[in-house]
This record gives sequence, C-alpha cells and structure tokens, in this order.
Amino acid sequence: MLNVVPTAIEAVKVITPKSFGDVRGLFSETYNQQRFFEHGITLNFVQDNQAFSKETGTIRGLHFQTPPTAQDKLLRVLHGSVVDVAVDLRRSSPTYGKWVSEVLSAENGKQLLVPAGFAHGYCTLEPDTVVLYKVTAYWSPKDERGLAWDDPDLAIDWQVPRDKSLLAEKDTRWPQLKALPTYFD
Ligand SMILES: Cc1cn([C@H]2C[C@H](O)[C@@H](COP(=O)(O)OP(=O)(O)O[C@H]3O[C@@H](C)C(=O)[C@@H](O)[C@H]3O)O2)c(=O)[nH]c1=O
Repeated sequence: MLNVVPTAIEAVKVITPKSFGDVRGLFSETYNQQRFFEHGITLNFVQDNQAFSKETGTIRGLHFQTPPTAQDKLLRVLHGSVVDVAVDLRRSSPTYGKWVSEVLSAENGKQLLVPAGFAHGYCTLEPDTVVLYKVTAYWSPKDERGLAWDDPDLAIDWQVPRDKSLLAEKDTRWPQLKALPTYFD
C-alpha cells in the first residue's frame, strides 16, 4: 500500500502510495498515519502548505527552520513536476554537505520525506506546477534560514539552464555552506 525507498542519504525517503485506477481515473491515500507509522515514520504533521509556480525553472530554496521549530517535510506534486532537493546539514552525519534529488510529478505520485536537519528546495520542470507539503512544525519567520541554491561546493543540478531560472530576491542572498553556522548536531 505504501512503497518506501531510502535515497542515497538514508534519512531522505521516496514514498509512493498505491494508486487505484478505474474507468473514472485514479484514487490513492496520499497520507495515512497508521501506514506511515508501520514504516517507522512516526511524525506529527501540523501544517499543510501549497505553492503554485507559474514558470518552468522557478527555484524555491534552499530553506530550513532552525530548532526548536525545525521541520520535517513531506512533499508531493499535484500538477506539473519538480526536481526536489535535500541537503544534509547534520554536522555529525557522514553525508554532511551532500545532497540528493528526486523528480516528483503529478504523474509519478512520488513523495519526498525531507527530515529536520536538511535544507530543502525545488525547481519546477513544467509551467503551472503545484507543490503540496506537510510539515511537523508551524511556520516561524524568526527561525527561517537558507543556503545558497548555487553554492559551487554543492553544485546542485537543478535540471534547467541557469539563465532560465526564476527566484525570489530573498533566495539570491543566502550564505554558502562553508559560511553556515552549525544548527544541527
Ligand atoms: C513558509 C510560509 C510562508 N508563508 C508566507 C510568507 C510569505 O508572505 C509567503 C511566501 O513565503 P516564502 O517566500 O517563504 O515561500 P517559499 O519560498 O515557497 O517557502 C518555502 O520554500 C520551500 C522550498 C520550503 O522548503 C518551505 O519550507 C518554505 O520555506 O507565504 C506563510 O504564511 N506560511 C508559511 O509556512
């Protein structure tokens, strides 16, 4: 009913709920707390966020909230597609500073679980893309931080040409990883 596959960074998981098709179309349980618990994902989601991006190449990120409001995020796409990226910021992790990515689309129904301790961002691969995600802590503007999307030490492949990318002004000013304080042990 629920397919859970770890990425190259174990804590980041690709989750695919079973989809039932019939003459009308499709049905799937996009979140079922009991099934997630059966897979050891015992998170308490408290807020859902939805973001619509008009243009292909819209990059949002890389974002995170610091403790005590650090957020686990469970992302999926309702329309269009994105490349979704998680960067490990856990200092004692063997994969500190490494990133993983996964293409999430309305069609593939994949979800990405990005735990607290990671910076998160995505780039739209189609116009009119809608991303929906659950988070385990409420929005806390004072705890919001970011990491430079174009940090050369990360060299994230956003899958769209750099000159086609569209960012909010605030996302052009985040520090690079080497200048980032330690927020997560
Ligand atoms: C994140 C957030 C924003 N807002 C408001 C603030 C602002 O006026 C408007 C847009 O906010 P932002 O520019 O921060 O939206 P956005 O850049 O899409 O922020 C999101 O990016 C992705 C990559 C994440 O991982 C999320 O955690 C979140 O940081 O929505 C809320 O009301 N609640 C929230 O939880």
